[in-house]
Amino acid sequence: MKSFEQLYAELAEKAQTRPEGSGTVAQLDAGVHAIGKKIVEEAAEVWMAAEYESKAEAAEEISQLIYHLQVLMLAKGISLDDVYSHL
Ligand SMILES: N=c1c2ncn([C@@H]3O[C@H](COP(=O)(O)OP(=O)(O)OP(=O)(O)O)[C@@H](O)[C@H]3O)c2ncn1[C@@H]1O[C@H](COP(=O)(O)O)[C@@H](O)[C@H]1O
Repeated sequence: MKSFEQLYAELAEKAQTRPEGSGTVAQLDAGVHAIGKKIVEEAAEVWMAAEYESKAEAAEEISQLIYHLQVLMLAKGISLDDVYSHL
């Protein structure tokens, strides 16, 4: 289990070190357009899970949406504080 901040730190390190086989590196290389499409897809899955699936399934979809949002943040050079300043 990891927090939002821990996941961001892990993904930031992957972006910098670019380890072989990293899905995050592949997503970053695919670019903002591809990452954005993934966010829309995951957001729809969150919505459907919340309406028709279990709480656990909805939570899993939410975790995937958070992951893809963080990948987009890294792709755009957006820090945690950049986002937190708006909360
Ligand atoms: N938390 C996640 C995470 N959540 C979602 N995903 C990705 O999002 C996809 C989920 O999308 P779907 O449910 O649509 O499943 P899918 O249709 O099979 O996905 P694709 O065909 O699009 O790959 C998964 O296949 C993963 O590629 C994640 N990929 C990685 N992480 C974490 O990120 C960290 C770094 O991962 P790597 O960069 O792969 O080392 C690790 O701690 C991972 O646990």
